[in-house]
Amino acid sequence: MIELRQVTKRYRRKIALNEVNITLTPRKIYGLVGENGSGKSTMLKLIAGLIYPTRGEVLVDGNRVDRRVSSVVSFLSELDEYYSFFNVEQTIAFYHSQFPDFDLEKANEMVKFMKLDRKAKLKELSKGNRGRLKLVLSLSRNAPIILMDEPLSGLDPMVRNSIVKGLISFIDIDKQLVLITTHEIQEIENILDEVIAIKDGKIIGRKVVEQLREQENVGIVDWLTSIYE
Ligand SMILES: Nc1ncnc2c1ncn2[C@@H]1O[C@H](COP(=O)(O)OP(=O)(O)OP(=O)(O)O)[C@@H](O)[C@H]1O
Repeated sequence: MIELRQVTKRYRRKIALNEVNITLTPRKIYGLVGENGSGKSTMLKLIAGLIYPTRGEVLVDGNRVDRRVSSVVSFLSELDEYYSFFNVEQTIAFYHSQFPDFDLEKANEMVKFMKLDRKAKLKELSKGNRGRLKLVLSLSRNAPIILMDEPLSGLDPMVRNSIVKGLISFIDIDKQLVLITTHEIQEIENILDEVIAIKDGKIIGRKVVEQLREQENVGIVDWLTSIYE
């Protein structure tokens, strides 16, 4: 479980998150949406223990987050943080050596699904293929919490749909909590349990996707449009 209690994050003068309170429970896929600069990445980095709150606290399974949280949180970052001289196979082997929960069999299966060349060096991969590799690396960990910052960025619109469908089969939804930030909300709408909207560092709405559809008969985009007006 993830809890943010009265969390404020300030970068010098800029308040990126402003007194955020939120609880996320396991066995769900959450989508976090908001305009550029609304605080999405900041929220993920706080949960991943890469940065710390200015005020308030971030708890994972009841414990205040610090660097050790990386043993339970798999984080797909927006940035390319890999060794460019490694090839795909070597990068996977490196991750396998770093994380005890890394499932090599799953990684190999995903490499095939993503049609990645195992021998291609990272510096030679296209942006889209680096995006695919990031998905392989983050989802191959059997970590209870998976954080994905813009996982579809760089991927060709033509293949996004089939990749999203594939993703769901690589998530262990009986065990994992997945939090995804995206600007392509329509493309992941079908796999989300809940959507959370953030604006200017504040959570401005949260909805169960099925409820939106069944009770209000609207899609996520309609709901977002109504609350952002
Ligand atoms: N290291 C930093 N130093 C100073 N300001 C920062 C830093 N990181 C983020 N910010 C600022 O904090 C605010 C929130 O940034 P954040 O990256 O969390 O937004 P975001 O919703 O993920 O944006 P995007 O959709 O563009 O990725 C922005 O105004 C951003 O400029």
